[in-house]
Amino acid sequence: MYQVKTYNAIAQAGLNTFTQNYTLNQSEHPDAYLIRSVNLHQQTLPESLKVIVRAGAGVNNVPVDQATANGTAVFNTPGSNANAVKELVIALLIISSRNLMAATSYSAKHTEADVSQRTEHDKTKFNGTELLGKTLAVIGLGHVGSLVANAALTLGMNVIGYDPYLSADAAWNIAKQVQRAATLKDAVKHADYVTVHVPKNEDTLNLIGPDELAAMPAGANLFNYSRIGIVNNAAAVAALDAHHLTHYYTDFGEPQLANRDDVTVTPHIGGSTIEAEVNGATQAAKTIMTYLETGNVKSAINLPDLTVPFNAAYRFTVIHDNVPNMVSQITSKLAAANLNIATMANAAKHQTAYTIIDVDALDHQNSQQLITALNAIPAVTRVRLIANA
Ligand SMILES: NC(=O)c1ccc[n+]([C@@H]2O[C@H](COP(=O)([O-])OP(=O)(O)OC[C@H]3O[C@@H](n4cnc5c(N)ncnc54)[C@H](O)[C@@H]3O)[C@@H](O)[C@H]2O)c1
Ligand SMILES: O=C(O)CC[C@@H](O)C(=O)O
Repeated sequence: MYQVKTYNAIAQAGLNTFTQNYTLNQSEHPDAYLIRSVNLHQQTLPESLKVIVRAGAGVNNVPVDQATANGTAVFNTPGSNANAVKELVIALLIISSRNLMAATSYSAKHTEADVSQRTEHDKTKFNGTELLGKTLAVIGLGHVGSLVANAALTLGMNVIGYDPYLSADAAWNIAKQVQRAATLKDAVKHADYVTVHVPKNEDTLNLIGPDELAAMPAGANLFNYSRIGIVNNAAAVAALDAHHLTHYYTDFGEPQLANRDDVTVTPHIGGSTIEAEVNGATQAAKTIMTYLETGNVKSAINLPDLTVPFNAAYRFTVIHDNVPNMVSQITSKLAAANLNIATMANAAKHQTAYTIIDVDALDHQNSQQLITALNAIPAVTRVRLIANA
C-alpha cells in the first residue's frame, strides 16, 4: 500500500484516480506528496518521501535541491491549468480596455430613478478602446503564454512574443502570426499591453524592472499572472505614480499594491477553475502512480527522462549523482549478489543521474543485501525495489 499526503484543496475527482493500492493522509511516512501552493521550504522532507507532485505549474514553493538530495523526484502537471489562466488574462484585457470595473458597478451607486435618467448622460464617462489593432507583448510562450498569444490574435491584436528558451515542442503551439522579438525590450517597446508568463527562478526575478517599464510606451497596461517577484512591484508602482503605466493587474498581493485605483490584485485565481483543478489533480495522481509503480520518469523537474517498459519481475531504481563510474559500481553490486540483469538504462540531467535495472528473479535476503550495498555507494541518494504488479 502506498501512502500519499495531500496539501491544499485537491479536487476530489482527481483523488478518485488513485487505485485501492493508495491511502491518503493516513501515515507519518508518506511515499508521495500531492500539493498545490503550500510552501515546503520550511519543511524537512521525510526520508520516506519518494515523490512530490505539484498540481499546477510553479514549483517555486518546493525545495527542489533538498528533494534531490533526499532522493525525492519532483514533478508538476504542465499545462493542466493553462487554459484557465488564458481565459482570465483575456477577460482582464477586455475589462481593462472597456473600463468595465467602473462601468459594471455603476448602477450600484444610484437609485432606480437615477439609473433611468442618467445612463445616457453618464455613458461618456465610460468610453473605452478596442483590442482590435492594439499590440500585446507576451513574455514567455510556454503552456500559458502560447494560449494567450493565440487567443489575442483571434481578437485582432498584433502579438509580439519573447521567449529565448522556447522548446521545439512549445514552438509548434504558437500561431505563425505571433511576431518574434529578439529582446525583451524590443518585445515591449510598442506594446499597449504586456503580459508575463515565465517561471519564477533566479533569472526571472525582477525580469520586469525599471528599465523594462521605461521601455514600454506611456499608457501601457501590465499583467503578472506568473509569480510575485517577476515584476518588480516597487518599479511598477513608481511607473504608475509617474502615469507611465496605466494599470497593473496581478494575481499576487503585496502591501504596496493595496488601495490603488490603478492596481487590480486578484487573489491567485489564475488556475482556480473546476476544470483546471480536476485536470491538475488527475494528472498529479497519475504521475504519482506511474513513478511509484514503475519508476519511469517523464518531464520531472529534477530527474532525467527515463522510460523503460516494465516486463521483468523486479526493478531497482537508483538516483545518484552524475559522476563517473556509477554504472560499473552499480552493476558490480548486482554481480556480487549473483543477479542477472534483464534490462538496464541510465540517463543524466545536470548534476543528477538515474538508473533502472530490471531483474527476473530475486530472493528476499538477496534483495535486502543488495539494497544495503547500493545505498552504501557514496554518490547514491535513493534506491528503490519495485515488484511488478
Ligand atoms: N496565476 C496562476 O494561478 C498560475 C497558473 C498557472 C501558471 N502560473 C505561472 O505562470 C508561469 C508560466 O506557466 P506555464 O505553465 O506557461 O509554464 P511553462 O514552463 O510552460 O512556460 C514558461 C515559458 O517561459 C519561458 N521562459 C523562461 N525564462 C524566460 C525568460 N527569462 N524570458 C522569456 N521567457 C522565458 C520558457 O522558455 C517557457 O517557454 C509560471 O510562473 C507559473 O507558475 C500561474
Ligand atoms: O494551485 C493553484 O491554484 C495555483 C496554480 C498556479 O499558481 C500554478 O503555478 O499552476
